Amino acid sequence: MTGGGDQCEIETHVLIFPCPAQGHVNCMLQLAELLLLSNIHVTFLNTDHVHRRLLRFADINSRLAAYPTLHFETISDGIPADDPRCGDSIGQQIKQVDLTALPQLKKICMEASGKPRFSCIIGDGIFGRLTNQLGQELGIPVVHFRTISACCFWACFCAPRLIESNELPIREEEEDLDRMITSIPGMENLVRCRDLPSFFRRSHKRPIPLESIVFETHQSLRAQALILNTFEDLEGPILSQIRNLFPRLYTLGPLHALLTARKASKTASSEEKPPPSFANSLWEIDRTCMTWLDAQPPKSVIYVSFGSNSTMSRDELMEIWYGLVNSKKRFVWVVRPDMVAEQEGKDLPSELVQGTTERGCMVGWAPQQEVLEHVAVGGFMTHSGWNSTLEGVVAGVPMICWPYFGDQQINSRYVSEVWKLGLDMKDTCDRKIVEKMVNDLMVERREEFQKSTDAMAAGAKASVTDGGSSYSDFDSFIEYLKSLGAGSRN
Ligand SMILES: O=c1ccn([C@@H]2O[C@H](COP(=O)(O)OP(=O)(O)O[C@H]3O[C@H](CO)[C@@H](O)[C@H](O)[C@H]3O)[C@@H](O)[C@H]2O)c(=O)[nH]1
Ligand SMILES: C[C@H]1CC[C@@H]2C(C(=O)O)=CO[C@@H](O)[C@@H]21
Repeated sequence: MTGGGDQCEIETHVLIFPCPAQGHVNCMLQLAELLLLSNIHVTFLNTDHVHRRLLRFADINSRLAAYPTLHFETISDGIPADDPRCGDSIGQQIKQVDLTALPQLKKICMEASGKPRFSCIIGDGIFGRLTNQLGQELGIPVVHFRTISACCFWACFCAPRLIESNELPIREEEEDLDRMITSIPGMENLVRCRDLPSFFRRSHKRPIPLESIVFETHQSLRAQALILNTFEDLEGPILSQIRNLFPRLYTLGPLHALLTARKASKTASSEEKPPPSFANSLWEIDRTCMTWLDAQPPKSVIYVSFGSNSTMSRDELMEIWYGLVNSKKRFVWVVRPDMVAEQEGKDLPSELVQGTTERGCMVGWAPQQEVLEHVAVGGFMTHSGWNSTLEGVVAGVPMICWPYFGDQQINSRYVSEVWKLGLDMKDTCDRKIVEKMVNDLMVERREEFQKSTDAMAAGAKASVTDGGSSYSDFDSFIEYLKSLGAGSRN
């Protein structure tokens, strides 16, 4: 599928290095495939743990067969091999990689002859300092890819401004949580304290301290360029603010849709068959939900999934479960093996068992993009992880947002109050609220939401089509990378 191209194209060789989490690896593998389709050589670097899981669940070998100029390398994450690395440990994993990766990275970046192997390093923005140091010591240009929303990136960048204007710290009383934030340019009077990324709240789950997040975010000022997985129609006002400080900003999202579009256009003009879509999953995909969905009426099912890191108590699980069953709507629910803190406890109440048997399908991990695109799906209860949010936007599926940590809090606020694509269930977990929101989304306010989600889905698809903002930003990014490739040989 790739290969060919002139000498310059083959020698433009980039290293891609994601944070070892599903949501980061996923979109970075999508970027890698887009670069490969543009005849750029890619080495994808994972931790040993992530790579082992991709080998088990993500058809890596067929990907390698489709792309001869793709290579994988691995480093240790500095954590004992038998550590389960479950959901909440991502902050610890990031810290350990940050502390231990540099010598391993330097070794991978240098050929035996002492010449740099790569014309560019595309590093996860959460490892801003680490990748900047690597590039500086080896003389290799560095581009940061921050895999969160632009609104979250900008809120984290502006944290010092919030402190100067005495909008931080947040007192944890209810009325303070509802206090409106006024000093983030382009975001005035849109977010309350409770809608800021969870790093800003002392009492909330904070995988990483605010100071570290702010420091890493500011490190992107020292990178040669910044990539964000978003598009103009979605986050234009915030992107304008970011561009004032990051002149070389590439907005390439929704990446999963850009990849689909680029694959189709690349093979439309030739007899070549496009490579298959590859799963990027770190869990075993259970496809039984697709067969179940095929038997359901159109837009009758709410899909429920809280991503790869969220965990919940057994009581929270029961509140969500009762709310779904009592709504009388059909549901597909992803209950990851490591999602519930307390393991199996008391016997399940008969009404839950009966309601789930009649109207539900539960799996440990689903083919999410396919599920969201399925005709039977009419709603999405999500944790508002950024990839899930973009997948819901492209599929045109209204959302109920129950954020857990990180960027999810501000994403859920934008989905409900700015983009009007659904409802925000932040900071509650009550079966009555779940039941009411499911019925509002799927019945009472269905037309209202479908109208706005259809419009935003059209905007997303336009952005990744020839002439669209993300399509043309990607062309510019390829040109930039190839200029670095040429430069690395002189
Ligand atoms: O059953 C499932 C559930 C999820 N997914 C996929 O897994 C990805 C999950 O990514 P995301 O929705 O971004 O959530 P997280 O895995 O939680 O991602 C982490 O990384 C994201 C990107 O930085 C952040 O936005 C999130 O807050 C953070 O938790 C998506 O592409 C889904 O399609 C599946 O394929 N099957
Ligand atoms: C666990 C979270 C800490 C930082 C990462 C992140 C980011 O700011 O890049 C967002 O959500 C999570 O993926 C990570």
